Amino acid sequence: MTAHLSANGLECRRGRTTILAGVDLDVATGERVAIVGPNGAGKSTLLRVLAAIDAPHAGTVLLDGQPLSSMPARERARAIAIVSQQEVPPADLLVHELVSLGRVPHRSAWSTDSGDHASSALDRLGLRDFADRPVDRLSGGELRRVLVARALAQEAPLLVLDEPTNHLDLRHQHELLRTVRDLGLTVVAAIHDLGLAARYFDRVVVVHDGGIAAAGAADEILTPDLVHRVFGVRVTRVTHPETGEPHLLVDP
Ligand SMILES: Nc1ncnc2c1ncn2[C@@H]1O[C@H](COP(=O)(O)OP(=O)(O)OP(=O)(O)O)[C@@H](O)[C@H]1O
Repeated sequence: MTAHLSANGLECRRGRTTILAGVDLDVATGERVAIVGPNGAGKSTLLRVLAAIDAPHAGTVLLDGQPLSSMPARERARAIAIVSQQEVPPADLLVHELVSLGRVPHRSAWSTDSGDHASSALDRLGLRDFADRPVDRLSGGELRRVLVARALAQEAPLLVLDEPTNHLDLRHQHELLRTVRDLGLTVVAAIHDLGLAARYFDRVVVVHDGGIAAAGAADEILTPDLVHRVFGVRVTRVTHPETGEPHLLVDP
């Protein structure tokens, strides 16, 4: 399954305010792109447009050459899975029921779902023991993983993740991003942690000042100058003694 995402000339507004303008973004099939930027820069706004939750005020988003705006809702739901930041699922749902909802776009009136996809998504996220728990009795990090499991159960070739590691402890942050990396899907994710963005994504896109300030391989674009300009923080680049990977240390 392919999922080549191509956005051209996007303008995104919230209320009367233009948040982003002139945004072009091309994500190849199987490529993972991290969207980084300061609070309020427009990362979620951009992701909502890329996932067809909101329409852009100008510009187009194409998935495999087809405009999202003209794609039937069911087809879109098979093609794009999103984990958004604010979702609060109905309290009386059990974890396995919520994850099974990822299968809805694949069901026809006469089909029954074996539950295999939901079950394996739960396993992938290490949630087997939570399957029968009501979703309102999960910690913030557990709920985040459940929502990612639902997105995996959806089996969409394009995964859009808004701060998937929010609330997750250190181990689960790495486990989740490793799991996502190993799926081989096209992924666009907003991430605050620049180290995670650098490690698990092919490319980093920096959103700032109403547009894209930089885009490219993390070790090429996440320079101390750019980090200072965009985040207002002075950093030094150091090299990991074993892997040779560059890391950013915040200056005193
Ligand atoms: N529903 C809304 N109505 C009006 N303005 C909004 C709305 N939602 C967000 N905004 C504004 O749009 C701008 C971009 O918000 P957005 O949530 O896209 O930023 P973000 O980069 O994802 O931020 P964060 O890192 O804090 O999650 C912010 O200035 C925010 O205050």
